[in-house]
Amino acid sequence: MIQNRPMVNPFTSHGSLTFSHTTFKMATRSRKGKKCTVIGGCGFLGQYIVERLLEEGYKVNVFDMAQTFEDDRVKFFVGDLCQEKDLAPAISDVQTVFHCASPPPSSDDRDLFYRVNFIGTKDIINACKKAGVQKLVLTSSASVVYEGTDIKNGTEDLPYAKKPMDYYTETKVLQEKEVLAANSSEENFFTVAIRPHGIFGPRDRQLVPILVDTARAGKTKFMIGNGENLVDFTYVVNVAHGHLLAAEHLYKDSPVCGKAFHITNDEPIPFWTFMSRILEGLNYPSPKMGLPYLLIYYLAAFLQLLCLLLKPIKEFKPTFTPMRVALAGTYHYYSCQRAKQLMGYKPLVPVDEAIKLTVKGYAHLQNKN
Ligand SMILES: NC(=O)C1=CN([C@@H]2O[C@H](COP(=O)(O)OP(=O)(O)OC[C@H]3O[C@@H](n4cnc5c(N)ncnc54)[C@H](OP(=O)(O)O)[C@@H]3O)[C@@H](O)[C@H]2O)C=CC1
Ligand SMILES: CC(C)CCC[C@@H](C)[C@H]1CC[C@H]2C3=C(CC[C@]12C)[C@@]1(C)CCC(=O)[C@@H](C)[C@@H]1CC3
Repeated sequence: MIQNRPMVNPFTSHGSLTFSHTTFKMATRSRKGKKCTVIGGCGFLGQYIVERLLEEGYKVNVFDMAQTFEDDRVKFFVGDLCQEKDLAPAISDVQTVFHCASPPPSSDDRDLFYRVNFIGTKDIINACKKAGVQKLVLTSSASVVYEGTDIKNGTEDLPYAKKPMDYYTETKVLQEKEVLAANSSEENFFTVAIRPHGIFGPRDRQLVPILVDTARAGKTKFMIGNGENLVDFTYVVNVAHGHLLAAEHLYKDSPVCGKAFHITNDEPIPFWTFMSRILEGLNYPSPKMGLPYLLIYYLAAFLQLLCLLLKPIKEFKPTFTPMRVALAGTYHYYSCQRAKQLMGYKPLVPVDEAIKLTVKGYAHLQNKN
């Protein structure tokens, strides 16, 4: 049954996607007839991964909580990844599993994150091994090393965050560790973790929708900090491309096995320049003046504490959480040199074009006033 989110056909809802796909030829081995499963394949990134896989000749199963699009070439399985009985049929007889399911980072449900991202990922690893799956590609996050302070051109060798800023990040760390540790030549089971940052593009369910909501509430009059901090925003097509390359490079004795890879647009951009381009593209005013970063950060931390205390009486969800304020006011961009070297990664769509495609994809959120 098809449920929930507006139903889209990824092949017609965003015609310009084909630009980069058809012009790019994957360099490596034959992939015809390969079978794979995308867990979370109905989500934002998941759908783009599915789209690329189909173009590259894979047979694709999608496993998700609900079916949100239709495609005759895809076999859909609906269920909860934490339930072995739900998952097992979706991964039987496949060579590769892509795991890009997660609760949304905006949730504050610690138990849900722990159950899905940590326990659920361990369940996926076990189920894959049991089913004879050979490759597991995890969508991790560059935020696994982020603690709210500047990161400039950070490499994958940075230590995991000792004090992750939210439950989402905390469980992404636990999840990534499990997946990388599960890589085993002896068991013929190869794993890799892709760490994207700030994924954007048409059909994204958080970045643009939250930004537009914030603008409509009149809360984007000021920027946080001086507006100079560079940040990675990564076009979703490039992220999907990185996932396929990783899968292609997972085989016995490959240097890709058991490693994490940043996948970015390799074009860091000031946070507020990026936000302003989206806002102006959608006809909303962009912020011109900056507020002191630390002041806003401590206000957000205080507000978060207040919300926690008031939770038994009434639930509030502040727009400016400490994590969002930190993301908006610090430098955090990452080197994707490792992905370039070991799997021939190169972003397919540059930031400038990606912003234009994204603005076009959100015509329905244009400010009409
Ligand atoms: N967006 C970003 O900027 C970044 C995202 N990532 C990672 O990329 C991945 C994809 O993110 P994105 O596409 O934005 O997220 P989405 O929320 O769009 O997609 C996630 C999908 O996973 C599904 N899902 C959640 N819980 C379960 C479950 N228990 N069983 C089965 N399916 C489940 C969701 O279903 P439902 O909607 O019904 O809950 C949804 O369809 C995530 O792992 C995220 O951590 C990493 C870096 C940056
Ligand atoms: C100041 C405005 C209210 C900001 C509105 C935009 C934000 C909602 C996004 C800006 C940076 C985004 C981001 C993520 C979510 C959406 C934003 C906060 C992530 C936390 C998503 C999950 C990840 O794994 C991280 C790497 C992302 C970092 C950037």
